Amino acid sequence: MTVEAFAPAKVNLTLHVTGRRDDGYHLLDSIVVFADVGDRLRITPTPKTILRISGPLSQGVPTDDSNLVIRAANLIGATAEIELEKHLPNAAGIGGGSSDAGTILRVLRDMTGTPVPDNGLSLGADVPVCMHAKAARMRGIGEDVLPLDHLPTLNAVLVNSMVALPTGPVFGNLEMKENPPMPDAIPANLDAPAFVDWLGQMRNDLEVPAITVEPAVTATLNALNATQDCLLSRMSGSGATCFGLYPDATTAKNAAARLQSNYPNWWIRSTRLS
Ligand SMILES: C[C@@](CO)(OP(=O)(O)O)[C@H](O)COP(=O)(O)OP(=O)(O)OC[C@H]1O[C@@H](n2ccc(N)nc2=O)[C@H](O)[C@@H]1O
Ligand SMILES: Nc1ncnc2c1ncn2[C@@H]1O[C@H](COP(=O)(O)OP(=O)(O)O)[C@@H](O)[C@H]1O
Repeated sequence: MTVEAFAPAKVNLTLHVTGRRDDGYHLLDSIVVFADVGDRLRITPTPKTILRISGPLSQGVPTDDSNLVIRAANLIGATAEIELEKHLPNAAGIGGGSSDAGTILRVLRDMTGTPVPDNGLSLGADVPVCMHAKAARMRGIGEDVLPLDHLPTLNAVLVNSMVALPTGPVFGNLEMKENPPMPDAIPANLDAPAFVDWLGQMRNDLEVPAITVEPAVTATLNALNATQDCLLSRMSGSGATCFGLYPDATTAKNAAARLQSNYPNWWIRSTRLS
């Protein structure tokens, strides 16, 4: 039996860093949503785990046991032949590897009935929310995932200038470790324009340190801000991917087309976030 699965891009609409644990990991308060662009996986149970990687963005993705897909199968103790088709840039703040791992954990859990230890946290702070793969408020270092069922769908453009930005150095450059969290209650049942207004009052605390490590983030945000009808632009996760929010699918598609013609070598996708 072969199962086909989709590993969506993860987008941090907000990312407040609220403290730092003794082990160096940072406490987060983040609204995480998922895109309709992502990697594709085909999983077939076999006696030995084999990984095959293809797709337009497979370059640079580890093919050995360090790949998060293999680590996810090992964590659950299952073996499978896994075909991974990479469509997401890696080390990009949109959880390409984490979403692959979260998807494998979900599929193998459902196939085998084996519970996932710590919801995959040992594979990465982003893996529990990526295993959930639906809108959520993420707190702790990533282990505390609270589903958010009443967010409006947002029309967005994702932009990555094709520079890989590893997560560790960005946290390392964050000067102020204790910043205010989001309000206790995330507004529910707002329409998209009102929710985008509210998001505008929130932050990504990693934007400044990411720009210190990789100035290309500023160019990406400037390019989004220059597009017609862009309501809000912000970086996702630790970067370098940024997103713009638009009033509807048409304005988002037009902005993506314009950006792609101005920046032919960048990774640019219009998408719906939910
Ligand atoms: C920042 C976020 C926000 O969603 O996204 P990305 O930019 O990676 O997509 C995540 O917390 C990243 O999750 P993930 O990429 O799984 O991180 P991990 O592999 O566990 O950690 C990589 C490094 O980031 C730092 N790190 C990560 C998470 C966290 N809560 N505090 C940290 O300080 C640590 O230096 C760690 O060594
Ligand atoms: N299946 C995978 N896809 C992409 N990257 C992977 C994968 N497995 C391991 N990695 C490694 O994980 C690192 C972080 O990848 P990713 O989750 O895409 O980025 P981010 O945490 O910035 O969102 C990359 O540098 C890459 O070497």
